[in-house]
Amino acid sequence: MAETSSAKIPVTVLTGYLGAGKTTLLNRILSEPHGKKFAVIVNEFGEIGIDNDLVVGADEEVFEMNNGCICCTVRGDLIRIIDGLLRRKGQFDGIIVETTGLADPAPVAQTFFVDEEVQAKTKLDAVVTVADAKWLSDRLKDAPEAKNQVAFADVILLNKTDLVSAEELAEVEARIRGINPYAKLHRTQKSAIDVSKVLNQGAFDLDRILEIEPAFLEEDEGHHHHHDHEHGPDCGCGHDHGHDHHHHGLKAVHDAEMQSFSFSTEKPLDPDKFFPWVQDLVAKEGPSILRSKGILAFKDDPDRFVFQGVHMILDGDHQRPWKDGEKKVSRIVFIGRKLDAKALEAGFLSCAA
Ligand SMILES: Nc1nc2c(ncn2[C@@H]2O[C@H](COP(=O)(O)OP(=O)(O)OP(=O)(O)O)[C@@H](O)[C@H]2O)c(=O)[nH]1
Repeated sequence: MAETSSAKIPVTVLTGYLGAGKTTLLNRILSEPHGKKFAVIVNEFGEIGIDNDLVVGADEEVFEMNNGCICCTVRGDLIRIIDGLLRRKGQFDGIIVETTGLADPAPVAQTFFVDEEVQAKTKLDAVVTVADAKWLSDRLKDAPEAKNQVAFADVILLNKTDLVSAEELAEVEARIRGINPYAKLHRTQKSAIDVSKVLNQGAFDLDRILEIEPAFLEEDEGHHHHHDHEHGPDCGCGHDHGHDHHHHGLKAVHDAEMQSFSFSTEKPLDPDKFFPWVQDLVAKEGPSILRSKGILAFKDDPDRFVFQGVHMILDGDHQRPWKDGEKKVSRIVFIGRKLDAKALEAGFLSCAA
């Protein structure tokens, strides 16, 4: 191998369950005056690109993979994007990959070991997992990905400490330590952390990963083995994609099926209809709606409104003015289990001004 490891471009994989605070962390990293340039790759569950629109920094190029999970087919996508980036070497100092909250980080991390070209030119610096202090304990019970995200982490941000009591925080930290005693753990709010604790960690430890997942380096298109759940027939991510990656409602093979529905409308929305509707919706359906988010165009509002929900906790803010010529489309996505797509769509569309 011609290249020394110092010439390799460091790759940071940001993972963490739905709504834990990954994008918040990514935006912090990108906003920091570090003078570095990053290539950002985001991967979404669901078909309307919202995540890439929530990433700050006009300077950064954001590459989007929205074919569901990073696994068998999408890993090809990741390799293709990275190959493209490598041809323009020198233009950036690092690569940051933000995975969907439903991704098992193993296939993502594998990419940096199994593909020769990628392996020669990049090094996986660290898997950084954002853990939601409020919801992680619940997800450890019903979502194998959440556990794998913790197990694979080199650095863990135990985030949203403002939403739990000191006892709850200690409890969830103990659960994390039970799964992964090795990672550096930082307690955070709004993913606030010194960037030096996240980037250039030189932390990814292949030996430790091989202990957790002995088949890690086997180049088998993602048929790696989990300890704790049955994996899907086609890939290791646990999601049953069927044959169409663009359809609504990707399914999970474990416990209950995970779905994603997104809707959009060009009609301006009435905030006085939208907020009561969405508040009532998550109050009633919060347990099954794991994640909601949207970019909304309100009537007579020059700014884009970003709306965010994690279960029944809602958040929202104006993002930036709609640009000249930018189509004012409102987009919203719901990720969860046992969702009533028709009712969601009808409800959303009824918020038109
Ligand atoms: N109360 C509280 N809310 C937070 C904190 N960190 C992030 N949030 C909010 O949680 C929501 C989700 O944050 P994101 O950064 O979008 O989470 P994510 O992990 O990127 O979400 P997905 O990509 O959809 O999986 C947003 O409304 C954030 O403002 C925190 O420390 N405390």
